[in-house]
Amino acid sequence: MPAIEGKPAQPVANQDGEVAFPPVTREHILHCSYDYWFPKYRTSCIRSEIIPLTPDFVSYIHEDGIVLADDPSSNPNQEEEDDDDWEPTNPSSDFPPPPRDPRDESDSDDDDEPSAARLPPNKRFPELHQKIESTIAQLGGSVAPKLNWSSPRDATWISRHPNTIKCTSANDIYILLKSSSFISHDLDHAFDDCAPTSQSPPPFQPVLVLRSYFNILPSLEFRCFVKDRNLVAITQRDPNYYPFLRSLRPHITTRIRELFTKRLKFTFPEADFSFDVYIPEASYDDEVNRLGRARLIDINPWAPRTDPILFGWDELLEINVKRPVIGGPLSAQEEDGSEEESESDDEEAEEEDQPELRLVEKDDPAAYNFSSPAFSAHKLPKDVVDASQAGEGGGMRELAERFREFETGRREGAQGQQGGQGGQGRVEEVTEEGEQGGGTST
Ligand SMILES: Nc1ncnc2c1ncn2[C@@H]1O[C@H](COP(=O)(O)OP(=O)(O)OP(=O)(O)O)[C@@H](O)[C@H]1O
Ligand SMILES: [Mg+2]
Repeated sequence: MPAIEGKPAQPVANQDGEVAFPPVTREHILHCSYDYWFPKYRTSCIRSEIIPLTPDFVSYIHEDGIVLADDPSSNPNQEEEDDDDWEPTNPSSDFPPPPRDPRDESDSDDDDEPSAARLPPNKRFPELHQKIESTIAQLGGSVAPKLNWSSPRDATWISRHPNTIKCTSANDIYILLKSSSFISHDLDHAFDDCAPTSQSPPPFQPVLVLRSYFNILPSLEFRCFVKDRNLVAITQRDPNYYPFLRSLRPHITTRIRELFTKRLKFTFPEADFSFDVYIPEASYDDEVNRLGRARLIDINPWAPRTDPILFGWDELLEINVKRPVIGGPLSAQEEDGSEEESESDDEEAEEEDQPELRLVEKDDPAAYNFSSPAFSAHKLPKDVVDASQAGEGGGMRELAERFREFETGRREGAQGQQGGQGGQGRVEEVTEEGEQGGGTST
């Protein structure tokens, strides 16, 4: 049994005597990439497919302007669109490119040149485009996309499905990915601030992750922190106050501990990390099993880039783990992706400290302010404002219109959420273990 690699060095005090982060390695970041861990834990996850991305797709994401596919499957609302008001430079595009800055001479001679950048995705990378379309269909017709680490949560204002990352076509995905700073970060800055490695650095393969979309209840999403292979802290992920969570406290901790001890504790190659879960409701009538099994949504680095939400990183770094597990066994089967449970898991869980579960309390200053959204969604991006003021571009007007609709929907949605659990996110909408585990595609 190989020793578990990747244990970050212990935190050290900085010059001011404060606890500082241990160095974050490239390997640690790669272990938190969806394509690394999903095959190991897929039966505890939302049904997902992983699609390796090609260099031309990555270039497409990086480019200014949004050229969309012009095949019928990607334009479900094409017949509803009215583009009489403007003449797009590329008839395949739903949106015009941003206005050209006359001071920028670098691309001034490109106007008449045929360019791959102007081809719609279905002609520029047809196989990948088709793969995305067919995977959406295979996953039930709507998906939640992300790259290796991040979802485009900061770009939902532009979506056809406002205030969500729901996508029902490849074009929906392209718009979200191209509009998201979080996605750009995955592609360009994932390894910033990593400690230099002496060996040749492991390669990075950008991937598109498509997860079967369901109406998730934000109140039942939690972020968990693991230190020295011990579950030390759990925080509510959505920063709203939900009164009903108080009575669910023991059930939440139990469900998360089950997932951790049976699946992650000894098999994840890092001793310190964070993971996100969704715990669907089981039954309102069942007092013992109020919640269903916890589903693994994501694994995040033990690093400043992971939001500790209701905790502070200084608190987490200073937690003293009574029974640290340094290193640990990885069985051959587990490395192969099979997921056997250890018979001693339950006993070990008994002996461990209880993780602290932190919920948003009534009148908590940390609670979400309904009048100020989490990201920059309350502001129109400067490009959109500039372009809409510069002329009568119908595409930009549409963006602004979408934004206004989003704003209205967000306010109404937020007010609705204050009432409690609502009727969404029921267990049947989540992957059933072993039945729809999904897999990777290459
Ligand atoms: N399959 C799904 N269906 C519907 N919504 C989903 C699905 N998967 C994730 N979400 C929603 O998207 C949110 C973000 O997903 P995820 O945690 O994977 O993104 P992230 O970019 O890694 O977030 P963070 O930066 O907080 O780590 C989740 O909190 C959840 O609300
Ligand atoms: Mg994450």
